Amino acid sequence: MTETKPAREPSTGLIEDALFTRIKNRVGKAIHDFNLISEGDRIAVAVSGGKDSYAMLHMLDTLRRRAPVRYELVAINIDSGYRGYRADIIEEHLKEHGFTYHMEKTEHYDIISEKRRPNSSYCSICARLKRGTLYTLAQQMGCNKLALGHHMDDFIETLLLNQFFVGSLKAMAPSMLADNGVTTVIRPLVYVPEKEIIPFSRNNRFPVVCCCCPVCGTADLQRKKMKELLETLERDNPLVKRSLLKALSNVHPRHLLDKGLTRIPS
Ligand SMILES: Nc1ncnc2c1ncn2[C@@H]1O[C@H](COP(=O)(O)OP(=O)(O)OP(=O)(O)O)[C@@H](O)[C@H]1O
Repeated sequence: MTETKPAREPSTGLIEDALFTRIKNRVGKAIHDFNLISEGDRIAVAVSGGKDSYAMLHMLDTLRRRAPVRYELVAINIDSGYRGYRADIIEEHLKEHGFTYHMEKTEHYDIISEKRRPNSSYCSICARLKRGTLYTLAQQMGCNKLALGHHMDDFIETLLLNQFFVGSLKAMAPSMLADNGVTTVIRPLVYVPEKEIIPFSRNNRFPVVCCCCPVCGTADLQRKKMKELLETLERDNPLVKRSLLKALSNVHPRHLLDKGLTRIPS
């Protein structure tokens, strides 16, 4: 018997199966719950060449084609200058799917090599430089919003990391005004778990490329620990991640110790 391949939707080029529908609904719900997109928005979509940002770009494009609200997308990519980074593969994919895009070659690697103090985190300086460039590019491309591909697991892991290692109760915002005061950063994958993005990316053959930084795959041991902890907890309680995400929208300031939030009885 010959195996039938799932059909790709001609307009989006995606396989529109049950997983596609589930992710589309989650992104749609996030857009609705947090008012992420408005009529006339021009959104810079930060595409790294990883599975998350490809998934985000394609989902925002799918919804754009069906939404009553008109908005535009501009994919933007930053090449930090790490040897072996295949920006050409990303560009080829963006071109093939007809996206408007901008590829930015930077000297971040040289800057990091020169400026980084011994023992300071490689990832944090790299991320800070990238974030600054993304804000600048979004503005230059005439975009009022910048979409980042953080997913549900990123939100939860960040919440735990901040509690365990920083001593603060915070995660990430699904929508917030950036420090430059003009760009609104949005995170449309907030409700999408990583375990759905992995097969979605694989099924659609997104051409995932390695970031090629010197610490790729070995850095962020604390985040890795959070992932392992969550996996262990999930074995006893499969809903643990849902509960942690829910907790972020169900805050009781009077039951916390922050004097700025609580009125202390005199
Ligand atoms: N080189 C880059 N060019 C453009 N956007 C980037 C780049 N690196 C990161 N981003 C944006 O920042 C988000 C978070 O970056 P991070 O390095 O944590 O990626 P990630 O969780 O591995 O996601 P992805 O699978 O999209 O790479 C990405 O999803 C993407 O939107």
